[in-house]
Amino acid sequence: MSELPFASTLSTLARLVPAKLLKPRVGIVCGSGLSTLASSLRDVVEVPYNQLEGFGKSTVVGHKSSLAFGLIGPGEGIPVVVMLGRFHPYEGHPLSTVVYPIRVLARLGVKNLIITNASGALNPNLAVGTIVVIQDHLAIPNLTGHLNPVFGPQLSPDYPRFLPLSDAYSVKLRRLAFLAANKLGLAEDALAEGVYAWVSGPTYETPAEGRFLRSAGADVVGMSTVPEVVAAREEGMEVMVLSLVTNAVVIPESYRSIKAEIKAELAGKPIEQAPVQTVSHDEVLAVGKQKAEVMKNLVANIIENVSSD
Ligand SMILES: O=P(O)(O)O[C@H]1O[C@H](CO)[C@@H](O)[C@H]1O
Ligand SMILES: Nc1nc2[nH]cnc2c(=O)[nH]1
Repeated sequence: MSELPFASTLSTLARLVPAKLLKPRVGIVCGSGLSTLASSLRDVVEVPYNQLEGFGKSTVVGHKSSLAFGLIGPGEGIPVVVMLGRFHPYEGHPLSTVVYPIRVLARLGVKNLIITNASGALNPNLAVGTIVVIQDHLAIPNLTGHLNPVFGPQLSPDYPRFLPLSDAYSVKLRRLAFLAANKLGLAEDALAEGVYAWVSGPTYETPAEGRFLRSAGADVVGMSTVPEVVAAREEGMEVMVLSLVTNAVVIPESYRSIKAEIKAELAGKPIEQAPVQTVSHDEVLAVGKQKAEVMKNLVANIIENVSSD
């Protein structure tokens, strides 16, 4: 794995990004429809992924394909780097590519990483628009069809072979999220806590899969994030995840029975059926757009407080 092209990527960045921006304190990964998180940055320099060796191309609508460097907050400002677009395994990227930008951020000196994503709610108490501060994840290899970004030869003998993940989600950063919500005067239920289930996608869940994931203890489900968290932990970063609930995963109490319907129809007493609810990526992006401002303010506030530690 030592063939990863860090030297080339880092020298391109050193050539294109002014020195004052090149040592970012915080990294941010933008989820589907959440690229506007970068709009609070000033003195922005954007480097398209296609200029960076080792980076793939983000092909999903709602994801750009560049790294934005800039300053945030009052005074001189805090240097931050924003991934405008991530890579998902379902796009055909190997896991090593999915997490390569995270490893580059680590080599730029990023110690605190804020990952965002769009997710479907499995927990019926989580309304669309809620931001869930992730406290744990569920990524069972057979569910994802993928293994683990730290599977295979180790990138460095300094990294642990058996990476513990019981403390994957930084308590320090999660506390800052709730303090930021309080400072911004967000409603009590605007920010919740929960467990993220990682699935490969790109199909959304069947009702049986939704029920299974809920019964396994997950609150929200999505197709990203977990590989990034694992790689970031291997790189020694503190990580937090803000997951925006963009839709509810429909878990009916019982299945519609065609057998019963035909029987009732033949007996002249047809049963009314509610239409099946489905989710679309357009819906996911629309909620991202609606909540962009709140997410942006939350992230900016967290960054200002991270940087003072
Ligand atoms: O996790 P992000 O990249 O926010 O995107 C989420 O939204 C897409 C599905 O609508 C999937 O890619 C899912 O993972
Ligand atoms: N797997 C999955 N990913 C999502 N991303 C946004 N909504 C969803 C969802 O319902 N399921």
